[in-house]
Amino acid sequence: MVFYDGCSIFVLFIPYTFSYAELKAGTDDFSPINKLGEGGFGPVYKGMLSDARAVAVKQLSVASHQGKSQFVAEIATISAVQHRNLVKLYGCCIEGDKRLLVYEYLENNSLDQALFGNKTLFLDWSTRFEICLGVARGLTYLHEESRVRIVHRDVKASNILLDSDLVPKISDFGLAKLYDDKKTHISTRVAGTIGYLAPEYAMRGHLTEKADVFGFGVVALEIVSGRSNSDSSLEDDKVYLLEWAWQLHEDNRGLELVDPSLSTCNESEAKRVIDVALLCTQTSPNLRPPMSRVVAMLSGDIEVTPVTTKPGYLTDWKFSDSTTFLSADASTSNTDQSTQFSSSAGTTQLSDPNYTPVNVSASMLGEGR
Ligand SMILES: Nc1ncnc2c1ncn2[C@@H]1O[C@H](COP(=O)(O)OP(=O)(O)OP(=O)(O)O)[C@@H](O)[C@H]1O
Repeated sequence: MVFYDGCSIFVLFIPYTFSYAELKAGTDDFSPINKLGEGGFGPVYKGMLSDARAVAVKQLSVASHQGKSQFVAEIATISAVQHRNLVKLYGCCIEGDKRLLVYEYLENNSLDQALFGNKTLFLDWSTRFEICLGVARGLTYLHEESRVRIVHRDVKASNILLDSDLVPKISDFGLAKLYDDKKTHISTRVAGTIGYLAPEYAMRGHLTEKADVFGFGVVALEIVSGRSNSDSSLEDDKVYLLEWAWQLHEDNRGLELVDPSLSTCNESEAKRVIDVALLCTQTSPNLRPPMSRVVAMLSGDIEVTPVTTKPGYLTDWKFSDSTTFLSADASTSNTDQSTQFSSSAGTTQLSDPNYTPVNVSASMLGEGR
């Protein structure tokens, strides 16, 4: 397929398109028994294709305003992006107003389930370290190595899936571009993932790949500590993971962050992960390293840059307040669906028309403390 965006001509490979009947048969008519879960984009079903491939079928729940060819063009972009640490997109289905995406099925569910779900899966230290590295490599590919640069926008533990060998695969990349970003949907997603949001994106909608670096830092700390980024059942000083991690770091007790359920742990690796995570979550995007440097620091190929300033944490955040604010804002947001890119010094700057500002004050970011 060839398409023209006003300045450049793109040649894209048309992705594999499945018939609705095939997916209906493969999921037993989208039987509730096969339902894997439901995310912001819609329900996801486990299915089996006629060639015996196990798949996850994602039904986009809000009809896209995009025309068929634009939808196919976007899918083609995502399908062209392939890496060991990204979930493989097998193809799509477009029939009438139905839009479905078909992914490889990953046996071991998501990282958040493994870390803070029912913990049927135990992740030892070396597995956790490899997961950190794998996620960092997947993001490096998306940001710096793939044909099209992609900012994921929603890096979090539930968007990292684990295959049968516990190799991490980043899911949902590129989806934000595809989706008909109704404001209600976006506000749900922003509210739902607040703990991973980079301050500049939360406050100003300023989106670069450094927002993903921030999200990675939060995930890395969750992997080391085995707890989620915010847990109100813990003692006051431990509720916010970033705040607690910084406190321990300042007191030279960084390794106390390590999950107590781990019987053994490689301390130098754990220290590296924590220090890199604190760098990744700096308030200023310029202080956050690019993902290729993160990989090099984690693997010990280069020294970890010393971190001297605290991360940008949202200490005073109240989830109920944020939901109220975001819902109220949703009705008044702009409806321009276009996304503008400009490129400078090799960095893709993306001003996100779907961004809903979050009512965050400087004190919430810990500034001036
Ligand atoms: N390729 C896949 N293989 C196996 N399970 C999957 C796959 N993709 C999604 N799932 C499961 O389906 C459920 C919903 O996933 P989905 O990615 O739609 O939402 P989410 O990541 O939980 O939330 P959000 O949309 O807010 O990011 C999750 O439990 C996830 O583990």
